[in-house]
Amino acid sequence: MGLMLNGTYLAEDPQPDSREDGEFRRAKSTIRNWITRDGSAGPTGEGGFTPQPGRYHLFLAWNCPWAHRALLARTFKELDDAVSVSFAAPRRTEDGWIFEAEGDYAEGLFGASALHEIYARVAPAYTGRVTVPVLWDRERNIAVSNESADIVRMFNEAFDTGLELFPQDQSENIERWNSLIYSTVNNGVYRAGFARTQKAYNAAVREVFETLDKIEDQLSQSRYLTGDAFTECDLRLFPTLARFDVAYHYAFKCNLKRLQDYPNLWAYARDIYQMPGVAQTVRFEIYKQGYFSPSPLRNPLGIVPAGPMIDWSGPHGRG
Ligand SMILES: N[C@@H](CCC(=O)N[C@@H](CS)C(=O)NCC(=O)O)C(=O)O
Repeated sequence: MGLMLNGTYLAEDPQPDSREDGEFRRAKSTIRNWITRDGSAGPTGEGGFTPQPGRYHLFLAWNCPWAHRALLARTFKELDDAVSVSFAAPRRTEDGWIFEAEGDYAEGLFGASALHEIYARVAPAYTGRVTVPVLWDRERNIAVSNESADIVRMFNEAFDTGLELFPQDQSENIERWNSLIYSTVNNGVYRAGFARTQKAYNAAVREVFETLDKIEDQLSQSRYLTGDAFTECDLRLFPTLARFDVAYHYAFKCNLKRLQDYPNLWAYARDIYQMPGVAQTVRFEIYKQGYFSPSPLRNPLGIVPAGPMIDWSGPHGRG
């Protein structure tokens, strides 16, 4: 996808993510402010963002796993009424993420037709990638954050409602799972799918399955990754699991096993899917459309496979 350079959207990124060594590197997020309980500055960025209901808006896309994290945090923190959302159309275009004039993919705040118009409001000379999710402050009319990990953490810390996703007595355990899962699974599937050499692909795909094997083992001993309670690291794993068999297995060549071949992991994924509100954050058909959309390197003709047929609603037998 493209990039904004000094406020202008370029359809072709002059510095693509995959470099000479064929390895995919994800660009760092650029907008890193935090909503905090008292409006003081968070770990990064500036202060001034207090947790009032109705003040914030999320720009998302159904197919994006990072946007899915933010949507799940909104669900688990029971913020559906407090934080509004708009969804970009789930397909690649020359203009990056776009919105439609009306319907499910309309943009309600500014009537923008592309996400780069929102980024141009962040700063007229904005330079960086034009990614979802973006958390927007309606009151000050500025972006709070475009980093999904921060959005999950700040929703948990700033809002009293819903589930506690980061219990202090599990913080180290959660951070350990987060860092392993981010590099080898959440981003690992992209490192496999976007690799431009056999060597880079081999390394990435091996790591994906090494970590899934480790998780399978953990889930034979505990209901969730850190014990009996669902926490932030489970939330961050779920978007990758939801896309695994319908998209990554085939489109990103992560095909040593399917999610369904792991008895504990597959039951755990269904356990999460069946938690209140989670199924409403999932769109399997859209994942397929998104990951199999025309791409000169991965799917030149843009043909979307018919299967697989997967039943996520069967009994999970956990807990
Ligand atoms: N660090 C970001 C990454 C977000 C990200 O890469 N989103 C993808 C969609 S899955 C995107 O918008 N890509 C557009 C682009 O890179 O041009 C986060 O986790 O919030």
